[in-house]
Amino acid sequence: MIRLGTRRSALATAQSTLVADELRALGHEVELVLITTTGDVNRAPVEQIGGTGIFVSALRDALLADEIDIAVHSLKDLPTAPVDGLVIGAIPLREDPRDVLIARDGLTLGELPRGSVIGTGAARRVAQIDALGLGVECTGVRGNVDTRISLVTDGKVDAVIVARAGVSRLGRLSEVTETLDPIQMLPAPGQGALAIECRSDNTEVLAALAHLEDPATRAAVTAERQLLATLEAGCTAPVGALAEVVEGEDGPELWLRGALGQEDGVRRLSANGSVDDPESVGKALAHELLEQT
Ligand SMILES: NCc1[nH]cc(CCC(=O)O)c1CC(=O)O
Repeated sequence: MIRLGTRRSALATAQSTLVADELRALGHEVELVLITTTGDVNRAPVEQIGGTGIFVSALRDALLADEIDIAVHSLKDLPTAPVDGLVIGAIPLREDPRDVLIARDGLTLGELPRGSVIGTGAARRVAQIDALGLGVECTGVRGNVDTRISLVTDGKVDAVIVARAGVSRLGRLSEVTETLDPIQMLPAPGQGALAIECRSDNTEVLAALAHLEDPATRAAVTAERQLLATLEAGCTAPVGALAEVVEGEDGPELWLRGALGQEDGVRRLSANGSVDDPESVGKALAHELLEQT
């Protein structure tokens, strides 16, 4: 029996059920264990209650206390610092990593009238929207994906920007009015990917998780997260990153794009390197982004 710890939100349970079903298809018995995290209980802005990690520490505590065997996280919510005794046992093939706009009346970003209000408090999204000079305004919002979409249907804001993967896992893709091009809106490092965490000495679970691993996704998100770590930033920082494995002349190559919000605007750069050394690609791009200051 594999005990899978999950948060209660609709997105967390959808993601956990996806993973549970894949493990069951491999012949394992899986039980879902519901865990409440600080991020779920406290409705204050994420930045005020400690930022990085508020959604994951309770799951990690349950893993270390041997109350659960695996925890399914949205990789973008997982702090980059490793935890003693825990390891990311699998990173499955990721969903579409892009952000989407959900706007009233089917509007796209370019069609939003000047003065429109977009509900998003994420520094990364605000910096990239501001850089487009559209004359729209961003306002902070909290709550899960369903709550955010309701703000548009209730007329509280003209639009919201959310991760496409979350909308997809909740079965609400029909409400998307525009999928944002990463040329304008680079997603958060790790967006759209899941991380399945377990105890590092749990060889049985690690063997089971190995079947869910997608090496290209692991390489891409490792580069993205290394960029974030080298910039010494967390999930609330104005940092966008997106890596892809592409077929080059001499075999597969890793391409990483990065965006860093600064007072004078958003810096964007890209770098490439070996699929076998994603950390170096992430580090190099971080240093280049910082040198531009
Ligand atoms: N920050 C909350 C969060 N964590 C993961 C997702 C979506 C799913 C994913 O990116 O894997 C979301 C919602 C959002 O940012 O719109």
